Amino acid sequence: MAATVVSCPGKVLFAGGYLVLDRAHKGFVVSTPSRFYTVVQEQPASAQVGPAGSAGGEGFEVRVVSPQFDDGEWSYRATRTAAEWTVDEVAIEGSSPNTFVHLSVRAALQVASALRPDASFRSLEVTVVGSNDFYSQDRADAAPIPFAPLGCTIRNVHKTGLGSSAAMVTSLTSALLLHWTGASSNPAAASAPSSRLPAPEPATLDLMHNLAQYVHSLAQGKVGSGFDVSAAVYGSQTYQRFAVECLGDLLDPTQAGGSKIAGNDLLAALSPSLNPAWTASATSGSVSPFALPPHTLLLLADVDAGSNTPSMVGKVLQWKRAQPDEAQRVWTELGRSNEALRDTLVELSARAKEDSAGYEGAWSSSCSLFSRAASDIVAVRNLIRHMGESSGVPIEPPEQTKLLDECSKLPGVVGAGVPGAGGYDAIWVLCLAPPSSPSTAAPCDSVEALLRGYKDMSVAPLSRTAWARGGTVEGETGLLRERLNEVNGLSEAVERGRQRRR
Ligand SMILES: Nc1ncnc2c1ncn2[C@@H]1O[C@H](COP(=O)(O)OP(=O)(O)OP(=O)(O)O)[C@@H](O)[C@H]1O
Ligand SMILES: C[C@@](O)(CCOP(=O)(O)O)CC(=O)O
Repeated sequence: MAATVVSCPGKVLFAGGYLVLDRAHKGFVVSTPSRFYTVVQEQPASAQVGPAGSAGGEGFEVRVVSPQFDDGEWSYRATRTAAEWTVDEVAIEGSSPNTFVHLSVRAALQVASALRPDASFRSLEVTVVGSNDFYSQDRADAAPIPFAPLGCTIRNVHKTGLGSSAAMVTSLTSALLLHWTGASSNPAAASAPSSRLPAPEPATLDLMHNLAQYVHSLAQGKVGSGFDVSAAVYGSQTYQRFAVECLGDLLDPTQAGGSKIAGNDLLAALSPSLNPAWTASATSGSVSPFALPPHTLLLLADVDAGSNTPSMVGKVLQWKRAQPDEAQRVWTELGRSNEALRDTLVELSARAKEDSAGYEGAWSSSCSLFSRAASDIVAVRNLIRHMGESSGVPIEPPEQTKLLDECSKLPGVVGAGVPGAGGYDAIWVLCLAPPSSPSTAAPCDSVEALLRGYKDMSVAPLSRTAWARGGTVEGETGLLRERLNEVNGLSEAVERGRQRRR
């Protein structure tokens, strides 16, 4: 049987950090060209596990390998007794439990089996890999191989903030669901000429979204806004938080991490067609487009210091409870500023569509809409700093302000900011990206040079492959079904994982 391969993009919360936790506000999310891949293959016939024996049920193995990490290997034994699956971890020397992977396998199996009770399940080998940009690479290595081994354990890796756990959970649960429910063997899809397979039906995509939100919330032990999972499924978007009530009591501690939930009940809660709460909350319906305008680039850079997002969120919410009137005023104003920035970007995209020659002619000079975008960004930043000072949280701390101001001064830079929760994690810089002209340096070149030479903080631009490019499909796309051999370096990564298996 052919491999089932699903990829999901990483994310940048361009604007709307904190506010997006409240359904009254929106988050403006850009998906990155850097993607996370899951490859599901059946183990060879000789390795298939027979009936589970004593319990009289049936069983099979799911082996998951993450070949970028020294400890990236897990084995699960799935056993069905009286129509219900249990998925137990089988210890592997040198590996530590991975809740994100374990819960993904269990929930995807429960949902797939509830959808296809007659399906027969065979032992699988699964490979999960993220584009190099999800993790800080050895900066001396100019061009690492795709999905390069990081030479460390998962716990010790330095992540870059692109949302590795959300992209991994979404691609893993979705690939398993597709594999087990048979959608991957659609003969029409297999003969499609494109380098990618047709995307899943919208209803399947919505189920994948709900499943991944559930698993990610359970694995994190908290409910973030879920914008990262939504970006992994639907790509760049204006995000409104999914209503957590849709999950009913699935996250309730009495459910023992989901292990007490029957497969049919899980499907009934997660299926948009069976659970009317999702329609009321409008999962994909609440995902309206958000796009960077053509000929712009969102340059991303990793700041080495790092911040603790959950504790920053806790403190901001504490301030909101302690000073509700002041906080409400700031959030309303910041919400309006975020929307004004989004509206300006939408207008720029519309201008480019209506009159592309005019847009290209005007944008490089002093197009007033770009000046408006620049002042919108400044307005957002002023309010973010105000929120940070009022709540005692360094959302845009002075060191970052200095760096962002220096970037913003460079010619061809529209503006710069801190993504997501802010702090000392990362920055984005929105640059004009002229159609290539060999005689003039692109604005992103001078930003890169500034960042590389910056002495006050350790800051490193992510590789250009991670930057989102306005006006391109790759800058907006969500979950995709891939062909194994069409993704550069993917079969080699699968092979590296296979060779490591004991
Ligand atoms: N390549 C991978 N293979 C297996 N598990 C992974 C991989 N990447 C991430 N994970 C899982 O995700 C967890 C990290 O989740 P966490 O929520 O701390 O990061 P994150 O917020 O997604 O990070 P970032 O946004 O910086 O990428 C890891 O502990 C691991 O369980
Ligand atoms: C602060 C918050 O709004 C954004 C966090 O974003 P990031 O993980 O810093 O990219 C929290 C959330 O939305 O889950």
